Amino acid sequence: MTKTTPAVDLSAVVRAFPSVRAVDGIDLTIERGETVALLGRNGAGKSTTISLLLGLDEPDEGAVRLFGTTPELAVRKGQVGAMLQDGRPISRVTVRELVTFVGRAYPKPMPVAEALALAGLAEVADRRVDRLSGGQVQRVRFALALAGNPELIVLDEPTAALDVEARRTFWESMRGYARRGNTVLFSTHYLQEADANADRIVVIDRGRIVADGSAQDLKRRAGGTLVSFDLAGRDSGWLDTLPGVTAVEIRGERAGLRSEDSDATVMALAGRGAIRGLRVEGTSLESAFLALTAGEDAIAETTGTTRLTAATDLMESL
Ligand SMILES: Nc1ncnc2c1ncn2[C@@H]1O[C@H](COP(=O)(O)OP(=O)(O)OP(=O)(O)O)[C@@H](O)[C@H]1O
Repeated sequence: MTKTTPAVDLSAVVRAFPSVRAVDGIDLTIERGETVALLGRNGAGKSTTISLLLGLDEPDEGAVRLFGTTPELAVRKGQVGAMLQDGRPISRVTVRELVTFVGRAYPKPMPVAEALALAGLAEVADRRVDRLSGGQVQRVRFALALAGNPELIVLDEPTAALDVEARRTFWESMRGYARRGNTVLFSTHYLQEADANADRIVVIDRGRIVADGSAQDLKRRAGGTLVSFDLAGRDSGWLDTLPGVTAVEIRGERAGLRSEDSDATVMALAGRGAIRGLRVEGTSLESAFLALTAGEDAIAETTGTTRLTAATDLMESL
Protein backbone atom coordinates (compact mmCIF):
# COMPACT_ATOMS: atom_id res chain seq x y z
CA MET A 1 0.00 0.00 0.00
CA THR A 2 1.39 3.39 -0.99
CA LYS A 3 0.58 6.92 0.09
CA THR A 4 -1.50 7.36 -3.03
CA THR A 5 -3.99 4.61 -2.21
CA PRO A 6 -7.37 6.34 -2.42
CA ALA A 7 -9.36 6.96 0.74
CA VAL A 8 -12.43 5.32 -0.78
CA ASP A 9 -12.71 2.85 -3.62
CA LEU A 10 -16.09 1.34 -4.51
CA SER A 11 -15.96 -0.94 -7.50
CA ALA A 12 -19.14 -2.17 -9.27
CA VAL A 13 -20.99 -2.25 -5.96
CA VAL A 14 -24.54 -3.61 -5.89
CA ARG A 15 -26.92 -3.94 -2.94
CA ALA A 16 -30.32 -5.35 -3.83
CA PHE A 17 -33.29 -5.59 -1.47
CA PRO A 18 -36.34 -7.70 -2.45
CA SER A 19 -38.20 -4.67 -3.80
CA VAL A 20 -35.40 -2.41 -5.01
CA ARG A 21 -31.78 -2.34 -6.12
CA ALA A 22 -30.83 0.37 -3.64
CA VAL A 23 -27.28 0.49 -5.03
CA ASP A 24 -27.14 -0.59 -8.64
CA GLY A 25 -23.54 -0.71 -9.81
CA ILE A 26 -21.58 2.13 -8.23
CA ASP A 27 -17.96 2.89 -9.04
CA LEU A 28 -16.57 5.66 -6.89
CA THR A 29 -13.00 6.62 -6.04
CA ILE A 30 -12.28 9.39 -3.57
CA GLU A 31 -8.69 10.56 -3.27
CA ARG A 32 -7.21 11.56 0.07
CA GLY A 33 -7.91 15.18 0.92
CA GLU A 34 -11.05 15.50 -1.21
CA THR A 35 -14.37 16.74 0.17
CA VAL A 36 -17.15 15.03 -1.73
CA ALA A 37 -20.93 15.52 -1.52
CA LEU A 38 -23.22 12.62 -2.27
CA LEU A 39 -26.32 14.37 -3.54
CA GLY A 40 -29.66 12.73 -4.24
CA ARG A 41 -33.37 12.74 -3.61
CA ASN A 42 -35.08 10.69 -0.89
CA GLY A 43 -34.53 7.01 -1.53
CA ALA A 44 -31.77 7.58 -4.12
CA GLY A 45 -29.43 5.18 -2.33
CA LYS A 46 -27.19 7.52 -0.36
CA SER A 47 -27.58 5.89 3.07
CA THR A 48 -27.21 2.40 1.63
CA THR A 49 -24.00 3.45 -0.13
CA ILE A 50 -22.69 4.89 3.14
CA SER A 51 -23.58 1.72 5.07
CA LEU A 52 -21.66 -0.38 2.53
CA LEU A 53 -18.75 2.00 2.65
CA LEU A 54 -18.51 1.73 6.43
CA GLY A 55 -18.86 -2.05 6.44
CA LEU A 56 -22.22 -1.86 8.25
CA ASP A 57 -23.71 -3.81 5.37
CA GLU A 58 -22.23 -6.16 2.77
CA PRO A 59 -22.55 -5.62 -0.98
CA ASP A 60 -24.20 -8.38 -3.04
CA GLU A 61 -21.69 -7.68 -5.78
CA GLY A 62 -18.53 -5.63 -6.12
CA ALA A 63 -15.90 -4.53 -3.66
CA VAL A 64 -15.41 -1.78 -1.09
CA ARG A 65 -11.94 -0.66 -0.01
CA LEU A 66 -10.98 2.12 2.37
CA PHE A 67 -7.31 3.12 2.35
CA GLY A 68 -6.60 -0.08 0.47
CA THR A 69 -8.10 -2.31 3.13
CA THR A 70 -11.50 -3.55 4.27
CA PRO A 71 -13.93 -1.10 5.91
CA GLU A 72 -13.88 -3.20 9.10
CA LEU A 73 -10.11 -2.91 9.47
CA ALA A 74 -10.00 0.78 8.53
CA VAL A 75 -12.71 1.54 11.11
CA ARG A 76 -10.98 -0.50 13.79
CA LYS A 77 -7.69 1.29 13.14
CA GLY A 78 -9.47 4.62 13.66
CA GLN A 79 -8.90 5.74 10.07
CA VAL A 80 -12.61 6.37 9.57
CA GLY A 81 -15.11 8.34 11.62
CA ALA A 82 -18.82 8.43 10.90
CA MET A 83 -21.85 10.45 11.76
CA LEU A 84 -24.99 8.62 10.79
CA GLN A 85 -28.56 9.84 10.67
CA ASP A 86 -30.01 8.46 13.87
CA GLY A 87 -28.84 7.85 17.38
CA ARG A 88 -28.72 10.49 20.06
CA PRO A 89 -25.60 10.36 22.22
CA ILE A 90 -26.11 9.08 25.79
CA SER A 91 -27.03 12.06 27.84
CA ARG A 92 -26.27 11.89 31.57
CA VAL A 93 -22.61 12.74 31.07
CA THR A 94 -20.80 15.91 30.07
CA VAL A 95 -19.60 16.57 26.54
CA ARG A 96 -15.97 16.20 27.61
CA GLU A 97 -16.60 12.90 29.42
CA LEU A 98 -18.37 11.44 26.42
CA VAL A 99 -15.69 12.45 23.91
CA THR A 100 -12.96 11.15 26.24
CA PHE A 101 -14.77 7.85 26.69
CA VAL A 102 -15.28 7.25 22.98
CA GLY A 103 -11.68 8.25 22.17
CA ARG A 104 -10.41 5.49 24.47
CA ALA A 105 -11.88 2.90 22.12
CA TYR A 106 -9.32 3.84 19.45
CA PRO A 107 -5.61 3.10 19.18
CA LYS A 108 -4.54 6.72 18.48
CA PRO A 109 -7.35 9.03 19.56
CA MET A 110 -7.43 12.73 18.83
CA PRO A 111 -6.58 14.72 21.97
CA VAL A 112 -9.92 15.55 23.60
CA ALA A 113 -9.32 19.31 23.70
CA GLU A 114 -8.55 19.23 19.98
CA ALA A 115 -11.71 17.30 19.12
CA LEU A 116 -13.78 19.70 21.23
CA ALA A 117 -12.18 22.74 19.63
CA LEU A 118 -12.58 21.40 16.07
CA ALA A 119 -16.24 20.64 16.70
CA GLY A 120 -16.82 24.09 18.25
CA LEU A 121 -17.66 22.67 21.68
CA ALA A 122 -14.98 24.19 23.90
CA GLU A 123 -17.46 26.49 25.64
CA VAL A 124 -19.97 23.76 26.46
CA ALA A 125 -17.43 21.02 27.21
CA ASP A 126 -18.56 20.68 30.82
CA ARG A 127 -22.27 20.82 30.15
CA ARG A 128 -24.37 17.69 30.22
CA VAL A 129 -25.29 16.40 26.80
CA ASP A 130 -29.03 16.49 27.60
CA ARG A 131 -28.82 20.25 28.29
CA LEU A 132 -27.65 21.12 24.77
CA SER A 133 -29.48 22.59 21.78
CA GLY A 134 -30.09 20.49 18.66
CA GLY A 135 -27.19 22.18 16.88
CA GLN A 136 -24.87 21.52 19.80
CA VAL A 137 -25.91 17.85 19.99
CA GLN A 138 -25.07 17.53 16.32
CA ARG A 139 -21.64 18.99 17.03
CA VAL A 140 -21.18 16.46 19.83
CA ARG A 141 -21.88 13.74 17.30
CA PHE A 142 -19.28 15.34 15.04
CA ALA A 143 -16.76 15.38 17.91
CA LEU A 144 -17.47 11.68 18.53
CA ALA A 145 -16.78 10.96 14.87
CA LEU A 146 -13.46 12.79 15.28
CA ALA A 147 -12.54 10.97 18.50
CA GLY A 148 -10.47 8.26 16.83
CA ASN A 149 -8.46 10.89 14.91
CA PRO A 150 -9.71 9.64 11.53
CA GLU A 151 -8.29 10.49 8.11
CA LEU A 152 -11.74 10.06 6.56
CA ILE A 153 -15.04 11.20 7.95
CA VAL A 154 -18.40 10.10 6.58
CA LEU A 155 -21.46 12.20 7.38
CA ASP A 156 -24.97 11.08 6.46
CA GLU A 157 -27.15 14.19 6.12
CA PRO A 158 -25.35 15.90 8.98
CA THR A 159 -27.40 19.10 8.98
CA ALA A 160 -30.86 17.67 8.29
CA ALA A 161 -32.52 19.01 11.43
CA LEU A 162 -30.49 22.19 11.95
CA ASP A 163 -31.42 25.83 11.51
CA VAL A 164 -29.40 28.14 9.27
CA GLU A 165 -27.03 29.38 11.97
CA ALA A 166 -26.35 25.89 13.34
CA ARG A 167 -25.67 24.69 9.82
CA ARG A 168 -23.20 27.46 9.22
CA THR A 169 -21.20 26.64 12.37
CA PHE A 170 -21.36 22.95 11.57
CA TRP A 171 -19.84 23.43 8.10
CA GLU A 172 -17.15 25.70 9.50
CA SER A 173 -16.09 22.85 11.80
CA MET A 174 -16.15 20.38 8.94
CA ARG A 175 -14.00 22.63 6.77
CA GLY A 176 -11.51 23.03 9.64
CA TYR A 177 -11.14 19.26 9.67
CA ALA A 178 -10.85 19.06 5.84
CA ARG A 179 -8.18 21.80 5.77
CA ARG A 180 -5.88 19.49 7.72
CA GLY A 181 -5.65 17.35 4.59
CA ASN A 182 -8.39 14.94 5.64
CA THR A 183 -11.05 13.38 3.44
CA VAL A 184 -14.76 14.08 3.85
CA LEU A 185 -17.76 12.38 2.30
CA PHE A 186 -21.17 13.77 3.20
CA SER A 187 -24.65 13.12 1.89
CA THR A 188 -27.22 15.84 1.50
CA HIS A 189 -30.47 16.89 -0.17
CA TYR A 190 -29.32 20.48 -0.13
CA LEU A 191 -27.75 21.69 -3.33
CA GLN A 192 -26.44 24.85 -1.76
CA GLU A 193 -24.63 22.85 0.90
CA ALA A 194 -23.08 20.58 -1.69
CA ASP A 195 -22.03 23.57 -3.77
CA ALA A 196 -20.66 25.56 -0.84
CA ASN A 197 -18.85 22.78 1.03
CA ALA A 198 -17.68 20.14 -1.45
CA ASP A 199 -14.89 20.11 -4.05
CA ARG A 200 -16.81 17.53 -5.97
CA ILE A 201 -20.49 16.56 -6.20
CA VAL A 202 -21.56 13.00 -6.95
CA VAL A 203 -25.23 12.89 -7.93
CA ILE A 204 -26.92 9.59 -7.22
CA ASP A 205 -30.32 8.55 -8.52
CA ARG A 206 -32.01 5.15 -8.31
CA GLY A 207 -28.84 3.58 -6.99
CA ARG A 208 -26.61 4.85 -9.79
CA ILE A 209 -24.22 7.73 -10.22
CA VAL A 210 -25.75 10.08 -12.80
CA ALA A 211 -23.17 12.86 -12.54
CA ASP A 212 -19.79 13.37 -10.91
CA GLY A 213 -17.90 16.65 -10.99
CA SER A 214 -17.81 20.24 -9.82
CA ALA A 215 -20.99 22.32 -9.54
CA GLN A 216 -19.90 23.93 -12.81
CA ASP A 217 -19.67 20.53 -14.52
CA LEU A 218 -23.18 19.64 -13.34
CA LYS A 219 -24.62 22.82 -14.77
CA ARG A 220 -22.92 22.14 -18.08
CA ARG A 221 -24.16 18.56 -18.23
CA ALA A 222 -27.71 19.56 -17.45
CA GLY A 223 -28.14 21.36 -20.73
CA GLY A 224 -26.55 24.77 -20.60
CA THR A 225 -28.83 27.69 -21.07
CA LEU A 226 -32.52 28.52 -21.12
CA VAL A 227 -33.60 30.82 -23.97
CA SER A 228 -37.18 32.08 -23.71
CA PHE A 229 -39.28 34.51 -25.77
CA ASP A 230 -42.90 35.51 -26.55
CA LEU A 231 -44.41 33.51 -29.39
CA ALA A 232 -46.73 36.40 -30.24
CA GLY A 233 -49.13 34.19 -32.13
CA ARG A 234 -46.53 32.12 -34.02
CA ASP A 235 -46.77 28.37 -34.12
CA SER A 236 -44.05 26.46 -32.26
CA GLY A 237 -43.50 23.37 -34.41
CA TRP A 238 -40.16 24.60 -35.77
CA LEU A 239 -38.48 25.40 -32.48
CA ASP A 240 -36.93 22.00 -31.83
CA THR A 241 -35.12 22.17 -35.17
CA LEU A 242 -33.16 25.28 -34.17
CA PRO A 243 -29.41 24.90 -33.62
CA GLY A 244 -28.40 24.02 -30.04
CA VAL A 245 -31.94 23.28 -28.86
CA THR A 246 -32.34 20.10 -26.80
CA ALA A 247 -35.84 20.66 -25.37
CA VAL A 248 -38.83 22.90 -25.93
CA GLU A 249 -41.55 23.89 -23.51
CA ILE A 250 -44.54 26.07 -24.34
CA ARG A 251 -46.47 27.85 -21.64
CA GLY A 252 -49.27 29.99 -23.02
CA GLU A 253 -47.64 32.58 -25.25
CA ARG A 254 -44.15 31.95 -23.92
CA ALA A 255 -41.68 29.45 -25.36
CA GLY A 256 -38.70 28.11 -23.40
CA LEU A 257 -35.81 26.46 -25.22
CA ARG A 258 -33.10 24.51 -23.45
CA SER A 259 -29.98 25.11 -25.50
CA GLU A 260 -26.45 23.72 -25.62
CA ASP A 261 -25.39 26.66 -27.79
CA SER A 262 -27.37 29.73 -26.83
CA ASP A 263 -25.53 32.02 -29.27
CA ALA A 264 -26.57 29.86 -32.22
CA THR A 265 -30.13 29.54 -30.89
CA VAL A 266 -30.51 33.28 -30.40
CA MET A 267 -29.05 34.02 -33.86
CA ALA A 268 -31.52 31.62 -35.44
CA LEU A 269 -34.42 33.17 -33.54
CA ALA A 270 -33.30 36.64 -34.55
CA GLY A 271 -33.09 35.47 -38.17
CA ARG A 272 -36.80 34.69 -37.96
CA GLY A 273 -37.60 37.90 -36.11
CA ALA A 274 -38.67 35.92 -33.03
CA ILE A 275 -37.08 38.04 -30.34
CA ARG A 276 -39.96 39.66 -28.49
CA GLY A 277 -39.38 39.39 -24.70
CA LEU A 278 -36.18 37.41 -25.32
CA ARG A 279 -34.37 36.18 -22.21
CA VAL A 280 -31.23 34.09 -21.88
CA GLU A 281 -30.44 32.51 -18.50
CA GLY A 282 -27.73 30.19 -17.30
CA THR A 283 -28.72 26.94 -15.64
CA SER A 284 -28.85 27.17 -11.86
CA LEU A 285 -27.45 24.35 -9.80
CA GLU A 286 -31.01 23.69 -8.66
CA SER A 287 -32.26 23.14 -12.17
CA ALA A 288 -29.16 21.10 -13.06
CA PHE A 289 -29.93 18.74 -10.20
CA LEU A 290 -33.60 18.48 -11.15
CA ALA A 291 -32.67 17.80 -14.73
CA LEU A 292 -30.16 15.10 -13.80
CA THR A 293 -32.53 13.27 -11.48
CA ALA A 294 -35.84 13.83 -13.30
CA GLY A 295 -37.99 10.75 -13.70
CA GLU A 296 -39.93 9.90 -16.86
CA ASP A 297 -43.03 11.30 -15.13
CA ALA A 298 -41.55 14.77 -14.97
CA ILE A 299 -40.82 14.90 -18.68
CA ALA A 300 -44.19 13.89 -20.08
CA GLU A 301 -45.05 17.05 -21.99
CA THR A 302 -41.62 17.96 -23.27
CA THR A 303 -41.30 17.90 -27.03
CA GLY A 304 -37.51 18.06 -27.02
CA THR A 305 -34.99 15.35 -27.43
CA THR A 306 -33.11 15.04 -24.17
CA ARG A 307 -34.06 12.74 -21.32
CA LEU A 308 -32.10 14.92 -18.98
CA THR A 309 -34.43 17.89 -19.06
CA ALA A 310 -37.25 18.10 -16.55
CA ALA A 311 -40.31 19.77 -18.00
CA THR A 312 -41.40 20.97 -14.60
CA ASP A 313 -38.11 22.76 -14.15
CA LEU A 314 -38.34 24.39 -17.55
CA MET A 315 -41.86 25.58 -16.71
CA GLU A 316 -40.67 27.14 -13.46
CA SER A 317 -38.05 29.14 -15.30
CA LEU A 318 -40.41 30.68 -17.87
N1 LIG B 1 -33.00 -2.56 4.74
C1 LIG B 1 -33.72 -2.27 3.67
N2 LIG B 1 -34.65 -3.15 3.20
C2 LIG B 1 -35.37 -2.87 2.10
N3 LIG B 1 -35.25 -1.74 1.36
C3 LIG B 1 -34.36 -0.84 1.78
C4 LIG B 1 -33.55 -1.05 2.94
N4 LIG B 1 -32.74 0.04 3.09
C5 LIG B 1 -33.05 0.88 2.09
N5 LIG B 1 -34.01 0.36 1.30
C6 LIG B 1 -34.57 0.98 0.07
O1 LIG B 1 -33.48 1.28 -0.77
C7 LIG B 1 -33.68 2.53 -1.44
C8 LIG B 1 -32.54 3.48 -1.11
O2 LIG B 1 -32.64 3.88 0.26
P1 LIG B 1 -31.56 4.80 0.97
O3 LIG B 1 -31.96 4.93 2.40
O4 LIG B 1 -30.20 4.31 0.66
O5 LIG B 1 -31.79 6.20 0.22
P2 LIG B 1 -31.29 7.66 0.61
O6 LIG B 1 -30.80 8.27 -0.65
O7 LIG B 1 -30.37 7.61 1.75
O8 LIG B 1 -32.65 8.36 1.05
P3 LIG B 1 -32.90 9.48 2.18
O9 LIG B 1 -32.38 10.75 1.61
O10 LIG B 1 -34.39 9.47 2.29
O11 LIG B 1 -32.21 9.03 3.43
C9 LIG B 1 -35.04 3.02 -0.98
O12 LIG B 1 -35.99 2.62 -1.95
C10 LIG B 1 -35.25 2.30 0.34
O13 LIG B 1 -36.63 2.14 0.58
